[in-house]
Amino acid sequence: MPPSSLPGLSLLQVHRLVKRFGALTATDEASFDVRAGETHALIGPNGAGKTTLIHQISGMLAPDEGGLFFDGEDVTALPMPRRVREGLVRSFQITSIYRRFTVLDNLVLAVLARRPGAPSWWRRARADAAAYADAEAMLALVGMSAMADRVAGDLAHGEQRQLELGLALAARPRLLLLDEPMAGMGPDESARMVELLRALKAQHLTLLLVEHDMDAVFQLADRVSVLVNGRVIATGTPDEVRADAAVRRAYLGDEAGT
Ligand SMILES: Nc1ncnc2c1ncn2[C@@H]1O[C@H](COP(=O)(O)OP(=O)(O)OP(=O)(O)O)[C@@H](O)[C@H]1O
Repeated sequence: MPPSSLPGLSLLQVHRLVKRFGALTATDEASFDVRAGETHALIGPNGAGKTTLIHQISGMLAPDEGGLFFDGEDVTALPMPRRVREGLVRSFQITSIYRRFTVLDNLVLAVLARRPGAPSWWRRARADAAAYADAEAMLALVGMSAMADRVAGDLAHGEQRQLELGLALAARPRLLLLDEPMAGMGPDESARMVELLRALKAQHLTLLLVEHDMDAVFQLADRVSVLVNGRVIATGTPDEVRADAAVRRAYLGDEAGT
């Protein structure tokens, strides 16, 4: 059963998820919830189990124990494509981009992919004016309208991450999982991504974000969960988490400030 202390508030409830790799317990009864409309950050030291947890939420990995509830439905056993159809979408890293296609054509394909009976044939896709209109809207949302005709493989790293975000948005997520969206970015690219995520947040898209960049986390997150050794040791607002003695001891250390 999902935790009963959060009625009506949670879009996603992660309930005591356990994932073992041989003798190693990567997530150890990890529990937290993501509320509708919030930006929730999952932080923790290297090897804490963040990626393993995100994989279980997206459906890439099956938990050994525990449950996952999305909008009140038990989705623990649902395969990834079904979760995507329900609106539980993970933004994949650059590997999901067709590098030889233009930015716009990548988005058109993503828009078509979410439709039942979508044509897979490229020329049909080209002809689909509605798909193009949708794709152009996504492009504007991720600030890439001026790059529509660029070949995706020629984009800079940060621009590819922007495109990747657009591809995930084309699936019309109700909750978007982002695994290290700032990874490999310089300060300018990171700042741009923070602005983009802020714009999505302003549109009340629910975000669950794994990120090492603490500045970004504390700028963006409404609430933060801290994972240490596979367990969520604290969930709260950035201020609450910063002030939490166990968090300071286990993870943030000097970064928590005074
Ligand atoms: N497929 C796997 N097989 C065996 N062990 C794994 C596997 N995936 C992860 N692990 C181990 O599980 C633990 C948690 O790893 P995970 O990648 O989830 O942590 P993380 O918090 O995302 O780390 P980082 O911040 O470094 O990315 C680590 O000890 C890791 O070595």
